[in-house]
Amino acid sequence: MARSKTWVDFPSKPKWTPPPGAVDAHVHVFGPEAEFPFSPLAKYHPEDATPEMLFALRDHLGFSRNVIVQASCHGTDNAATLNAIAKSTGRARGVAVVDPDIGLDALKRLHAGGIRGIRFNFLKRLVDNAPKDKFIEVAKRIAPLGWHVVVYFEADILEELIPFLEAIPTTIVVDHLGRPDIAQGPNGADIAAFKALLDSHPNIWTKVSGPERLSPMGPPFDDFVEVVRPIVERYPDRVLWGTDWPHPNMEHRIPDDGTLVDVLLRIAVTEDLQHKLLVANPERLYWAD
Ligand SMILES: O=C(O)c1cc(C(=O)O)oc(=O)c1
Repeated sequence: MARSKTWVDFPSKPKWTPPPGAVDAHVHVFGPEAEFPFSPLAKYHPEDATPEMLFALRDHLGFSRNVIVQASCHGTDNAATLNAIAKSTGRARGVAVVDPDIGLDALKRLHAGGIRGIRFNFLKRLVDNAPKDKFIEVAKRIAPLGWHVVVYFEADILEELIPFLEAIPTTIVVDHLGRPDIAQGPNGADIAAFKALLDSHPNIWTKVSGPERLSPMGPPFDDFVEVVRPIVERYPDRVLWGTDWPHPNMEHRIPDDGTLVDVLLRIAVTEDLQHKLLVANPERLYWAD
């Protein structure tokens, strides 16, 4: 498989400066492959996106901290993610992908390495299977650690996932808004179903990320802003935000990360909302201890 490069080398400087302590709460690292090989089951083969590159981007964009989410191309071996957290001098925490049979000792080692949650991925183009029963078992095992669950799914399976989500005893964070069809607009069926989920489940949060993936219009993402600003205002204490650098699989519409930061100002329009989204909310999940 040819190696793919899915990020721009010199993103623009955002026009806006995030508040002190701001967390880019959804990023990944890839490799470096020579040290941390990709999973044999990986569905894509990226170029190296190293911790040093991530930290340079963090500083360039004006963020203080990162949450590094284990990318599917590294399978359940979290060594590359842990390496990046270790190199961050306390400025990164992480979300792991684990073999659901993982034991308590291994979970405690991940905790010591800065992991505070586990991710369940339901995208068929990224993973071969997603065993719900096993996921529920391991979700119950991480609950006493104070961790949460991150779930990545697309809008077409939201309805069928509800019993599964209800069996998870922790906070749940839905990646990229559960990938609604943004073209339906702010009152479309997909986003209405998603709001109904959040309204009836106070433990469910979402990342208001991914304009580059979800917006048919493209930059400056007016369609995304119209749908997502009401979400930030309705659930101000249950939203996180991230660039999603290095943008796995975005080979055609690779975003400028500076432009993504400027979208923030338009979805979180007061200082209070910005502080919750970028500082207070991620602190509660990732820097509580
Ligand atoms: O939509 C994607 O392709 C994607 C992939 C991954 C991953 O491979 O982990 O993570 C994301 O947040 C998004």
